Amino acid sequence: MEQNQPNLEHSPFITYVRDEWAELSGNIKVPITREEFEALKGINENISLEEVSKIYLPLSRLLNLYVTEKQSLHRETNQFFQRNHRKVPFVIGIAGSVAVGKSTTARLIQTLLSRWPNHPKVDLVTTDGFLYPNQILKERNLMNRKGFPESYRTGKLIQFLAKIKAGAARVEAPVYSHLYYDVLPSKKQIVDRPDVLIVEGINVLQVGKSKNSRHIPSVFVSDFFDFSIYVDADETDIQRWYVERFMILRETAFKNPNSYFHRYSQLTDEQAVGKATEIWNEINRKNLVENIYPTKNRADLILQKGKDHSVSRIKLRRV
Ligand SMILES: Nc1ncnc2c1ncn2[C@@H]1O[C@H](COP(=O)(O)OP(=O)(O)OP(=O)(O)O)[C@@H](O)[C@H]1O
Ligand SMILES: CC(C)(CO)[C@@H](O)C(=O)NCCC(=O)O
Repeated sequence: MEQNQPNLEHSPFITYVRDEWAELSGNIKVPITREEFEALKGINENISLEEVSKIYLPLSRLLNLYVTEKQSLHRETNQFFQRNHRKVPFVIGIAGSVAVGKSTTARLIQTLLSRWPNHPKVDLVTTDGFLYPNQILKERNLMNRKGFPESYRTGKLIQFLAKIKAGAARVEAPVYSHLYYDVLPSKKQIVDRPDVLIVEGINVLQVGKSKNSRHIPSVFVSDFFDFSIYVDADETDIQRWYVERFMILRETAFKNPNSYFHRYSQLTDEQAVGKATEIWNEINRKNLVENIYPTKNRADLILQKGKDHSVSRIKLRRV
């Protein structure tokens, strides 16, 4: 899927294959014990110790370099201007398709990054909370466009990030529930001056105008990022992961009578695969092709996953 990508003779990225990247973990000062790894398994039971040590530890070490560098720049700028501004959070954006593994990647990075003494407080926000509530999506006939640019309150997300980057305390983010398939009106997540904030969502690298707006925005979500990551995989693999996750949810979350998708828990295996494939093709695949994949080359780092979620290749923007 390489449409919409310019054919650059000189790539802005350096590519590392898995084993080259894994060697970068050589002098990491924060080793991980078996017990700590077992705790990480709470994030995703399919993750292996090998994957953590070969891919995510070097990645968190690299991110630690960027955060440390930014903190030092902040200190020196304060000295230069003879002021004493409080440091602002280092913001990392994580983009990619629905079901590619953004949440899992984000939570792994959150856990690993919080182990460094100079940035122990790492918060994570997903952009799902910035979707319009279902009531508004229904009024605008957008229920089949959930996840498309016009389904997000992008202005609200930008305001949220502007507050974070201004060093504000106790900034509120709206919260989305996958169980209710809607934004929770009475629930808020408080982000209180973390050292690092991870912002995960399919839309975080988008820059176009949404379909219902006549104006090209002057500020983009990614303007607030200090570093961004795109999680990539072959479309056929992502579709399979989407369907597999749907089948697991059918046996678990969908069984809950409060679940928006409770009716799907009654489907036969064959019907469930058909329904998941239909939602994938009609909504999430379309969104991937039209709005998400074209943002890939805007990231600072691209994680390319293979069939079993293991990362086969990493592309890092040259600095
Ligand atoms: N590194 C990994 N190793 C093994 N399985 C994984 C990994 N990352 C994700 N998965 C599996 O892939 C599926 C999708 O992962 P996840 O929920 O993290 O995706 P997502 O991109 O956050 O999705 P969404 O945008 O729909 O919230 C899940 O079933 C998850 O268990
Ligand atoms: C909330 C989003 C848009 C992104 O996480 C996604 O999970 C979603 O609900 N997509 C709409 C189609 C579907 O139900 O999969």
